[in-house]
Amino acid sequence: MRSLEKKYGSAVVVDNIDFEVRSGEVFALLGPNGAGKTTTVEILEGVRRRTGGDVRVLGYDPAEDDPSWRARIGVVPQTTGAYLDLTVREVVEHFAAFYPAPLPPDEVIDMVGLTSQRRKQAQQLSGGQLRRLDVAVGVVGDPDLIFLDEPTTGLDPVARREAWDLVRHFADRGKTTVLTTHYLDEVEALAQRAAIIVAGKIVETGPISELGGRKTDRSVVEFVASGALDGLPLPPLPPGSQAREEARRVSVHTHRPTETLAALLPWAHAAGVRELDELRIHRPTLEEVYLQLIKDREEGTR
Ligand SMILES: Nc1ncnc2c1ncn2[C@@H]1O[C@H](COP(=O)(O)OP(=O)(O)OP(=O)(O)O)[C@@H](O)[C@H]1O
Repeated sequence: MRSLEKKYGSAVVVDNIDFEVRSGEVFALLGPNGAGKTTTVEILEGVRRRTGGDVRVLGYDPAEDDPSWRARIGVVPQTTGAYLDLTVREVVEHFAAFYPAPLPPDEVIDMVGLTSQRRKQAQQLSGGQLRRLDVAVGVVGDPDLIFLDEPTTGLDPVARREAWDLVRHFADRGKTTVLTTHYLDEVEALAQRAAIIVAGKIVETGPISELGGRKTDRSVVEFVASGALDGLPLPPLPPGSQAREEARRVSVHTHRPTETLAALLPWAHAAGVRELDELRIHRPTLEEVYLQLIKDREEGTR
């Protein structure tokens, strides 16, 4: 998409967005509530009309709503549930019938873990089971491109992992996934790249491992200087490292965590200490960089 814009009246909710999703990748869309993620995704799905910019999805303009194009995309929206009096199997069969080459409904029901509920009416399912049914409906057409809008909200931890396996299953088959979620562990586990949207604007796009400067950020090597190490001056550390000590807890901020350890271990051994107490090597998590990016944005520093 190039310069994508969506206005409601005079309110600009998607403001000049550019990004590209590559074929075969899991691409995550992140951002606070009301940032414009669902609006963006619904424009890509052909559900909403843009007010500006240019978009191509699988080579088509979604605003043209070509039926053969529509058969190649699958959608799991944030809320569904228009089919509560049908059974699980009926719902999946019903949606399968819309597609030229659907997956076998029983296979899809099995994939989402609803086999033992397949004769139950949708209204008798738990919230998490209904969410699985939403996923079944989204994938039954065997789409090339799947949009998942918060697919694991309300799922228990086991069901979340199963949903992740399902996303991986589709990725392994060469399909492309656009995933909107508030769970950063989910992004880290599934996605290769992400865009972060705040107040309708892109704050950052890139590989998950590089967002917010994660690639170049310093790691922290931490341990407790106990026993013979208490009060012992630290050995020479790699250039650029900075060590701090507070109540015997030593933290070394460094770009070279492995070399730092290589310096610390013989130093500890020479003092007769074989194990560093509470040793931890910490790299900034996606959650930490995300929270920092949002905070910087709110403070206007980025
Ligand atoms: N039909 C509409 N008319 C007017 N404003 C709307 C309409 N739909 C959405 N908005 C506004 O557009 C903005 C973006 O909404 P959107 O649903 O895209 O956010 P989101 O990033 O998906 O949020 P969430 O994480 O809460 O799902 C919000 O401020 C919302 O109030």
